Amino acid sequence: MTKIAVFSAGSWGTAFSLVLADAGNDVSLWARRDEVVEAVNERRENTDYLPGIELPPSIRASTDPEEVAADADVVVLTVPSQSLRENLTAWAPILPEKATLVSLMKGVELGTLMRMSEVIQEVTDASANRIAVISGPNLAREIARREPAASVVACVDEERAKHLQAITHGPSWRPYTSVDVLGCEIGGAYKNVVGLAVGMAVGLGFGDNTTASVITRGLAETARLATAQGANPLTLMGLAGLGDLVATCSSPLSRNRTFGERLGQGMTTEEIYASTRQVAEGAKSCKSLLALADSVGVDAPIAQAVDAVVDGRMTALDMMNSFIARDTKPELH
Ligand SMILES: NC(=O)C1=CN([C@@H]2O[C@H](COP(=O)(O)OP(=O)(O)OC[C@H]3O[C@@H](n4cnc5c(N)ncnc54)[C@H](OP(=O)(O)O)[C@@H]3O)[C@@H](O)[C@H]2O)C=CC1
Ligand SMILES: O=C(CO)COP(=O)(O)O
Repeated sequence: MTKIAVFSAGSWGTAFSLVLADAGNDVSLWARRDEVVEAVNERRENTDYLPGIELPPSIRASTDPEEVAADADVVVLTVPSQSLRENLTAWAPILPEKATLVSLMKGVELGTLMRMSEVIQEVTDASANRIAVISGPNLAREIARREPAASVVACVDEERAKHLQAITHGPSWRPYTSVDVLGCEIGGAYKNVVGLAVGMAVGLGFGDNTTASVITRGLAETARLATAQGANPLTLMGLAGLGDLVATCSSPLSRNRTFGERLGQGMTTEEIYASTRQVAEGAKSCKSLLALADSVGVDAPIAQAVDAVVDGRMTALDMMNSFIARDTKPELH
């Protein structure tokens, strides 16, 4: 039995623990609050993040990172992306030396413009072939209900990706492998920004022509940024690109789309933050993605417009109109 440590017990950490348990692994789950540990261990339910979903005994929770990490073959990281560096700096000394480090996070660090795998590499000193990324159309609640879904396990070390694939493949979750870590991470981070834009369109009452236009232009924008940095264009056509973009932009379960919808209905960013504890990673990573695009000379009109609405510099309606009215290069359709 493979021992897997999951940091932390939010929506995706808990749902992915179920995937891991279903695939026959022994899972220890870190939560930062005692009440979450108590709910998981005693009531077998994460009432805060996945109410109504029964958790099997092979998932044990603790607030003690050392206890969670002890003897782990695989360490899965799923805290909000802007908090990864601070948390991982504290955890790095207690992580088993040979463990595979897996990022489930979809964001780019503010300031450094690093992808999550790059933050992991810098903080832990692990070599790139020990670090993997899992990304795809995986809305936590649907995964927890065991609705069939697929995803991508990416690692520059193909053998490690295949090993992870073998130990995570379960009855309702199918992982594919890739060596394109960069493409998967940019796909995962950028779809959150596009999800915000689509949410705004929905909040404004616009229909499917508008959302399809934003999704398609969003995919082009994502692919431009990823390939300019060396990603394989096919990655963006796959589960970690188009797949995740479609899931996020279509689903009321998406926190990014919901955040955008509220902006479209006229709420401010501050009002939305005050109304929920869950993260909308796109609102946090938009500036990093814009700076990344700028650094490689790539045009990012949707990210620019989303950033302006999130910051309150533009209304959602003006954003939609500016996106449509804007001159685009004819070859970029
Ligand atoms: N939910 C989903 O469907 C999917 C999410 N992801 C990605 O997974 C990552 C985590 O998202 P998700 O699980 O949904 O987020 P949630 O908001 O559901 O959970 C966040 C978790 O992180 C903890 N947390 C929050 N802030 C901090 C902090 N500063 N330091 C340490 N722990 C913290 C929370 O603890 P507490 O409860 O104590 O606040 C909670 O356990 C994101 O990058 C997201 O993009 C990827 C695929 C699917
Ligand atoms: O990444 C996700 C689905 O793959 C979850 O999207 P949200 O963070 O928008 O809820």
